[in-house]
Amino acid sequence: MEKIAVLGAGSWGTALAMVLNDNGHHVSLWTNNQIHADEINKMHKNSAYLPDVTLPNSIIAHVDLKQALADTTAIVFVLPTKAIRSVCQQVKAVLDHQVTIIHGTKGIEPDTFKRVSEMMEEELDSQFYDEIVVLSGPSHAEEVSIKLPTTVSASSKSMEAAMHTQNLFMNESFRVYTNQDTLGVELGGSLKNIIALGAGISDGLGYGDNAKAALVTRGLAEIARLGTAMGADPLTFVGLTGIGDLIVTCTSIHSRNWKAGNMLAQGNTLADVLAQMGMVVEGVRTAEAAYHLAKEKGIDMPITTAIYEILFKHANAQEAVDQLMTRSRRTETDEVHLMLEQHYQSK
Ligand SMILES: NC(=O)C1=CN([C@@H]2O[C@H](COP(=O)(O)OP(=O)(O)OC[C@H]3O[C@@H](n4cnc5c(N)ncnc54)[C@H](O)[C@@H]3O)[C@@H](O)[C@H]2O)C=CC1
Ligand SMILES: O=C(CO)COP(=O)(O)O
Repeated sequence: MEKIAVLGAGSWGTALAMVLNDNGHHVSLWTNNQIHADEINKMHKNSAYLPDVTLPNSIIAHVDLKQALADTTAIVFVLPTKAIRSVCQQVKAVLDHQVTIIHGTKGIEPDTFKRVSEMMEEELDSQFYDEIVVLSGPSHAEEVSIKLPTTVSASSKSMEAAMHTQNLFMNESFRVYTNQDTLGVELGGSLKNIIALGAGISDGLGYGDNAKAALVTRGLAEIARLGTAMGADPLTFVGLTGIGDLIVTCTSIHSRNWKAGNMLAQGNTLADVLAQMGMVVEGVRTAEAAYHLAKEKGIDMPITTAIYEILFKHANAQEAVDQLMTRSRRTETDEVHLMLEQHYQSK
């Protein structure tokens, strides 16, 4: 059995810590808040982020990062995207041995358009790890923490690191595939949050299931369009970390992004929604990143553009839907053929 540090004691970090603990590993769960650590260690509860579960006594919360990282074989970063750089800098200051580096964060940095693994590579000391592993897929913490069946992918350029991650996490209710397209996996996991905000808005406006199915399908088309243009494998977007995660985030009652969209459609301001959520809504910052990234690359992303304008330009949601519905006529699959051709010609 191994010693693993999970950095970030929010809902997802806590659920992943529980999976590792179930598999017999020694888990240290790092938080930067002493009251939060005390609640986990003394009450075995995480009331702010995962209120309905009781944590096993064997999961130990730490506020001292050096202590949390001592003797570990793997470190799992499960923080909001905006905290990744600062926590990596703190890790760099104290990490002194080889580990597998894994992250479960889903976002893109607005100013730089960097994916989470790229930010981590910039901030961490490369002598202490091989290639970063991305753990992603349709996996709400609320379900994983009560052992409902869940499937994810462990994606890394290093098959060895991906398989180490698969071995650490895999059990009868948490199935882990390996994958080597980290670019496609990270883009799919991040960009689906924007579409989920749209699904929440659509439901909040009283549009039906037809509209939501259209959002999921055309949302996937634009995610794949951008992703393929950036060099990802188009097939990744029809896998767990693409369509799989898109479906769950657009339809689950647990989704923070869906909930935020729903509250926006009911007339709440973005600032009010974010204040009320109390948990990270990654789609907001990622919408800003994707909007500017798509512009820079000349990629058409009409749904992402509409969400960006609703979030940041006070666009009216109903008018945004009207605009999407009255765009110029298109064929549905020509661009898919083109995308596949370009991808396989470049191989
Ligand atoms: N909640 C879920 O079901 C899933 C979430 N994710 C992704 O995991 C990431 C984390 O999400 P959640 O756990 O839901 O977020 P959360 O909002 O529940 O928790 C975030 C945690 O990070 C901590 N944190 C924030 N800034 C920090 C800093 N600078 N230093 C130390 N700790 C800091 C917060 O105190 C909190 O404990 C996000 O990128 C999300 O998209 C991925 C899959 C499932
Ligand atoms: O990524 C997730 C599920 O796979 C979590 O999505 P939310 O942040 O919208 O809850």
